[in-house]
Amino acid sequence: MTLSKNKILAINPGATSTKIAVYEEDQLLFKKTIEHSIESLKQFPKLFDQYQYRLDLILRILEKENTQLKTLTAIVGRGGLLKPLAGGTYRVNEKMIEDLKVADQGEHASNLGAVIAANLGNQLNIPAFIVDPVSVDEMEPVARISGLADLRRISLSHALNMKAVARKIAKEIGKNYEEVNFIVVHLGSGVSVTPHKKGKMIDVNNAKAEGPFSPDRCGGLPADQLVKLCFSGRYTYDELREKLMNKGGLYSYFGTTDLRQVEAMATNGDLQADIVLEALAYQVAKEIGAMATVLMGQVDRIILTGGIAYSKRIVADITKRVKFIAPVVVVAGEEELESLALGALRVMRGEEVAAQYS
Ligand SMILES: Nc1ncnc2c1ncn2[C@@H]1O[C@H](COP(=O)(O)OP(=O)(O)O)[C@@H](O)[C@H]1O
Ligand SMILES: CCCC(=O)OP(=O)(O)O
Repeated sequence: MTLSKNKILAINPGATSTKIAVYEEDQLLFKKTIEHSIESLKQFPKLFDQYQYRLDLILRILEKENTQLKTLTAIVGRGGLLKPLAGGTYRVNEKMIEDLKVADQGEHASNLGAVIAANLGNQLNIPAFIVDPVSVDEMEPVARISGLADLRRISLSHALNMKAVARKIAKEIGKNYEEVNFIVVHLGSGVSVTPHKKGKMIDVNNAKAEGPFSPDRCGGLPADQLVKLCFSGRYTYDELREKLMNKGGLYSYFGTTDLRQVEAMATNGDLQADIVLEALAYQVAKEIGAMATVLMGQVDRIILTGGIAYSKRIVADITKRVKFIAPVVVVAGEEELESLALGALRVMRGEEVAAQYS
C-alpha cells in the first residue's frame, strides 16, 4: 500500500510581510515573501480588515506556483497573541479564533495566521494548526513581577524562530535543547531577548512593550515621561498605541523601518543615524547582560537571529559588549516557515499529539 505524502502550506503573516511556503513532507517545494508597504496596509483600519487582501495574495501565489489547493493535506499558520500557553503544535479551534478576533491580548499581524489557516482548512476539509505562537509563556514566577501591583509582566516573543534556532545550535554542539542554557536574541521588526534554561524560555522582554527599541517599536520608555505624553491631549489612545508599536524605534527617528537605509545614512555621515544604530546595539547588549544574570552566568551560547542579524555593524557592536559572557553565534534571518511546517508534520505523522487550546 502506498501512503500519500503530506503536503503542507505554511503561512506567516508579519507586520510588513506575508511569507508562505509549501512543503512535501520535510522538503521545501517553494517559499515566497510578499512585502507590504505601510501605505498598502493603511487602507485597513483594523488588522482583520487585512484578511481578504492577504488571503487573495496567498491564493494568487499558489496558483502561480501550480499548487492546487486540493493537493494540500494540512495548513499551518503562525500563532498570534493568544492566552499564555506552553510551546508546541496546537490544532486551531473555535475558541482560538474567537480570542484572536477579540484580540484581548492585543493586535499583531500573526493573529491572522490561525484564522487564514482555519478558513482554508475548513474549505478543504483538512486540519489547521499553529506552532509555538508569540504568546508561549514559560516564565518563572519571579519574572512575572512588574514592580507595580496593578501590572504584571507578560511573555510575548518570537518564540517560534528562537526555539527552532536554539534546537539547531544545540544539535550543532552535540547536545539536546533540554540540556543547554542559551540567550537567544531575535532581531526583527520587534526584538526579543530570551534566556532559554534547559528547553524553557524562563524570561523575556515583552517584544511589544519592553526591552530594546527595534525598527518599528519603542521598547521600554521612561515611565513618567510616557504618562505625561498620555495625558498631554496630543494623541488619542489609538494614535499613541500606533506610535509606540508601529511607528516607534528607528521609524520614529528616520521615517523608515529598514535598518539598511539607516546604515546607509550613517555611512554617508549622518551622525544621528550613527548614534541611534549604536544605541540599538547598546540596548540589546544591555538586555543580554540582564538575561545572563537570570541564568546566573551559566550561558553556553548567545545566539543572534532575525533579519538584523545580517547587519555586520550591529552584530559586531553587540558582540564586543557581550562576548565576555559566552561565545556568540549568528543565525541570520529566520526559520519560521520551516518550523511551522515541521511542527504540523510531526502531528500529521503521529510523532506528536496536537495540544488543545482552551
Ligand atoms: N541584509 C540586511 N542587513 C541589515 N538589515 C537587514 C538585512 N535584511 C533585513 N534587514 C533588516 O531586518 C529588519 C526586519 O527583520 P525581519 O526578521 O525580516 O523582521 P520581521 O519580524 O518583520 O520578520 C528590517 O529592519 C530590515 O531592514
Ligand atoms: C509580539 C511578538 C512577536 C513580534 O514582535 O513579531 P514581529 O517582529 O514579526 O512583529
